[in-house]
Amino acid sequence: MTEALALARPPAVPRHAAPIDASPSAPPRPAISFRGVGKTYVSPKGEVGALRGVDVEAPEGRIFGVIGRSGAGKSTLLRLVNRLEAPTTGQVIVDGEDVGALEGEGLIALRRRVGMIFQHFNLLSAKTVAENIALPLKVAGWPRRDIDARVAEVLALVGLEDKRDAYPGKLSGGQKQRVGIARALGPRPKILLCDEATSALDPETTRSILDLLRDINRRLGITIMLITHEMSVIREICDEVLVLEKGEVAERGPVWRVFGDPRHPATLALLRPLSHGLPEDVAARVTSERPSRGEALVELRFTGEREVDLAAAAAGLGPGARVLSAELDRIGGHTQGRLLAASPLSSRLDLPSNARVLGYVASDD
Ligand SMILES: Nc1ncnc2c1ncn2[C@@H]1O[C@H](COP(=O)(O)OP(=O)(O)OP(=O)(O)O)[C@@H](O)[C@H]1O
Repeated sequence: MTEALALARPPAVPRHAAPIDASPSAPPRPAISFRGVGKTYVSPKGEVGALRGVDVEAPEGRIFGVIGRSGAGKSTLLRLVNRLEAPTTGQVIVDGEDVGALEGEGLIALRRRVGMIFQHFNLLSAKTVAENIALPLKVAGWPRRDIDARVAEVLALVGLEDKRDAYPGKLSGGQKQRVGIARALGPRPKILLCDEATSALDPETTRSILDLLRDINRRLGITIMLITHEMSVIREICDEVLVLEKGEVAERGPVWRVFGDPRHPATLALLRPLSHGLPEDVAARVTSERPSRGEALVELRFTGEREVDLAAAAAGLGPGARVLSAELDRIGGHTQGRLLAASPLSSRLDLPSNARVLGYVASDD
């Protein structure tokens, strides 16, 4: 079956995917393992410690997202996987092989198994779409007939059959990225690295490229590792997320858990733009000291429940509790979010285990 057909019709047995819904007791094997990885750049200005003791794994067949502030080390981590950079310390194991030790033929073989797409597409403007896609196959020594067949297959896969002979200059940003994806998929990689792949695209095109990436991941079983500064990209398609901060692992885990219950200040800072605050009049009266009259400001967090009954949750905060704001989202079938409420200090606070008192709201009279 061609991959184009595979996309149109899910195969009965995944081709080389770990089961997506594997039980927690049987996690998929890692496609990529970073073991005590450190990376120090030496520049004329001195040494820069870009990564420090990173121990993390990207599970096979999943979409693994990396976020972090500017300079956190995201690009460096990604570029270690296909050996565009070599680690200074530690090991990077890709598909069971220590890539730090590879040279010559071994390195070429690695880069065939690890495709990459870029923010600015990196297409050759003097070559047609088909020639751009064919290039890595030519370099790899594929026979002409096989190249033609494969180019047709991957063009169908990304929905660009009619752009075969177009030049990149005539394509939209989204179409260029589709060509970039087709070119990366040509040599049948097991891993796809995405370097800010949607950062140059408008929101609608971003969505269609993310849909395509998810399709490729789900139906072909290709492991995807992506770096982005867009939190919404992580939320949209990633299964697992790693938060990097100053070259170190701040936090990692399933997206629904890390976004639903962020623990590290770096994660909280990155998520802040996605969250809503208190109503202004209440915010103006919040205090950390318990006032003689007023309310307790209570936060209830939901981190992965299947169903949430907001009315019952608010009622559980005691008589007179009022809901100030509620944000709920469902990611991968898990509900995550929070409810902020104010409970009168006069009533006895008997809080459930997912609640905590953030502060107090002084009475306004
Ligand atoms: N080739 C290089 N030579 C010297 N320093 C470098 C080099 N590449 C990256 N760095 C430094 O390493 C650190 C991590 O950079 P990196 O590009 O991996 O971070 P990033 O999280 O991808 O940042 P951004 O989101 O801004 O792209 C930064 O301090 C950066 O200036």
